[in-house]
Formats: sequence, C-alpha cells, structure tokens
Amino acid sequence: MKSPKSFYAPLAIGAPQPYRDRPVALERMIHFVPPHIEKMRAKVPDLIDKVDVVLGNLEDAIPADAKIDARKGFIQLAADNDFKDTGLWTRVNCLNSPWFLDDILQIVPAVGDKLDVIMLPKVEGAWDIHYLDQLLAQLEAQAGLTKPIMIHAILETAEGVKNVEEIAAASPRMHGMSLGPADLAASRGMKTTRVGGGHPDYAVLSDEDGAAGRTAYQQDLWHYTVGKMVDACLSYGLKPFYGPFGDFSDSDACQSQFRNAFLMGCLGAWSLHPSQIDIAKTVFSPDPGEVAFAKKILDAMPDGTGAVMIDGKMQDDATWKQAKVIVDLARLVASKDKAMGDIYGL
Ligand SMILES: CC(=O)SCCNC(=O)CCNC(=O)[C@H](O)C(C)(C)COP(=O)(O)OP(=O)(O)OC[C@H]1O[C@@H](n2cnc3c(N)ncnc32)[C@H](O)[C@@H]1OP(=O)(O)O
Ligand SMILES: CC(=O)C(=O)O
Ligand SMILES: [Mg+2]
Repeated sequence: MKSPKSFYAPLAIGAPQPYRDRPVALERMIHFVPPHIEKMRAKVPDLIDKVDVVLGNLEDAIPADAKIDARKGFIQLAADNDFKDTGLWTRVNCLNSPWFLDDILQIVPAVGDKLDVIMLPKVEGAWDIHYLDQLLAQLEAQAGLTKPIMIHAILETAEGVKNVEEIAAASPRMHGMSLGPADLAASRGMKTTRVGGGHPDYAVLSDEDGAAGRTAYQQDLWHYTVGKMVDACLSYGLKPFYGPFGDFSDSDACQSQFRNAFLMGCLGAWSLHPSQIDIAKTVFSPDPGEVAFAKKILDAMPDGTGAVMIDGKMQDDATWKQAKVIVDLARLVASKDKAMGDIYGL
C-alpha cells in the first residue's frame, strides 16, 4: 500500500499531477460508437449535442479483422470533432489481447489531449490498474499532456468482483466502474444468454395460497454486484455505472434496469443504440417531483440539522443529506441540459 504522499505523485517525470478531486461531469449515458464504420463516425457531430459521453469502442463487438480500422477510426473521429462539454472516452482492448499495447501507444500521442477517460475491460485486480497507470504517465509525459487521462474499469469477471475494493483504491487516476453483465455472466458460469437485465426463471415463489395459487416474483440478477460496486466506488470517491442492456426492443425493461441502478447509486449507463439515449437521459436525471420535494427539505433546514415535518414525513440531518444528493445532481443536469433545468426551476 502506497503512502498518501506517493499515492498522489506523478508516476513519470513530466507527467501531469494526478487529480486529488476528480473533475465534475454529467455522464448519464456513455454512448458506444463502433469507429471502424464510416457511417457511424459521420453521426458523431450530431451525437455530441445529444449525449453526455461519446465512446469509441475498440473491444468486444469489433470484429478481429476490423480492430486496426476501429483504432484509426477512433483517432480520426477524436481529431475531427470539437466535443465541447461532452466527454470523449474509448474502450480499449483487454490487457492480454494482441491489440491493447498499440491502442494505448497510438491513441495517447495522437489525441490524448482530447481524451477524458480510457475504459479498461476485464479488470481483475489492482495490478491491472497499476500497469495502465504507469504506462499512461510515461506516455503523457512524452506527449507533454497537461491533464491526466482517467481510467474506468469494467467489472466483468468473478475475480474482478472479488477484488472490487482494491481496484477502486488502486490509483487517483480511477474515474469509476461499470457493470459488465455479459462477460460477468460467462465468467461466473451463470446460465444465461443475455446482455444485462433480468431472467424470468430467477424468481421467488409466493407461499401456497389455496385457490389463488402461487405467484413468481422475478428478482434482479445484478442487485448484489451493483450494491458491491456502488459501495466500493463511493468509498473511494469514484462513480458507479450500470453497463449495457442488450435487448433494444424492450425499452421498458431497459428503463427498469437502469432505474434500479440509479436508485442504488449509479450515475449513468451505456447506450448502445440511439433508442437508449433518451431512456438513460430520463432515468439518470432525477425525477422533477423528487427534486421539488428535496428542495423543500433543504429550504426547511437551512443548516441541515434538527427535525421538521414536511407533508407528514419526518426530516432530519440524514434526509437533508439525501435531499442534497438529489438537488446537487439536478443542478449538474441543469448546467448542461437547459430543458431539464427549466423543469426543475433551477
Ligand atoms: C457486452 C458489450 O460489450 S456491450 C458493448 C459492445 N457493443 C456495442 O458497442 C454495440 C453498439 N451498437 C451497434 O454497433 C449497433 O447498434 C448494432 C450493430 C448492434 C445495430 O445496428 P443497426 O443494425 O444499424 O441498428 P438499427 O438498424 O436499429 O439502427 C438504426 C439507426 O441507428 C444507427 N445506430 C445504431 N447503433 C448506433 C450507435 N451505437 N450509435 C449511433 N448510431 C447508431 C444506425 O446506423 C441506423 O442509422 P440510419 O437510420 O442512419 O441507417
Ligand atoms: C459490458 C460488457 O463488456 C459486458 O457485459 O461484457
Ligand atoms: Mg465485456
């Protein structure tokens, strides 16, 4: 375990100072673009105005024979566009793949000054983060970059879930984590074929109730992992995210899965298809009714202490803190999304 002094020291001479306070950014959806497809790259200028983060995906879903074109396509889309206050991320190939090293060696010098976050797949433990952390510091120093590129880990192996706290604590370069339900299901030997969401057979049966029969109540397969990820992230000041939802035809189930994650503490999810952008925008912008009620709590308890009754409900220091989470998020949403700001009255 490093001492606090060396934890925050740059890992290469000339590398930018690691963040002590991570940058504040609205990241309700991380929108995946396959950058080897010219038609998809052409959609990026329009996406920049619609999403909070544009991510060029280089890993799974990119065919092996298109990996190099995807990397080139990402560098091109990064260079060609002004991302304004929209985040620019990439998901690189995993550490043991034949492509990872060239992904990093080529992307950082070419467009590292525009890149906010590198998403690292299949992170198993702190050692994976340490390796990328050191490599990035060397390349940042060589390229003369002035701000550190952050690392976002995908939690998608049983070993990664086991080591989630060490991963969160590994570096001040850590941005956050996303649940990777597809690879995680495979790694755990789960008997599913889906990308996120529930399963009709993962259910609890109600007790026998005579003529009424029994009802099966479907449970959330991801509750345990999301809870574990949220606690690890929030303990270290990182941001937790739900990952992808693969059934584009089921917007209700997507919305429900995203909302469970939001209520449990996640700040965003992935959008893989344009139809999922507005779902994520709706879910990860706090509900206007909740914001109005939270504002009432803050107004009724200006210094955040004591106990008051609002609409028949007891409020005290702890509900004041919950209200502050909601109002702070609403203000962040309003700072980027004027339409939501008007709805919130912020
Ligand atoms: C488990 C994991 O690792 S999840 C992460 C990896 N997976 C991904 O990144 C997948 C990203 N998404 C995609 O590649 C695509 O959505 C696909 C290939 C799955 C489906 O694409 P399509 O068959 O073109 O879908 P569809 O016909 O519904 O698309 C409708 C329109 O949206 C566009 N579109 C689809 N996906 C995207 C996207 N991610 N970003 C921008 N535009 C998109 C299509 O190009 C099409 O545009 P058009 O009307 O101008 O022709
Ligand atoms: C998100 C991802 O990569 C997975 O579910 O495997
Ligand atoms: Mg995966």
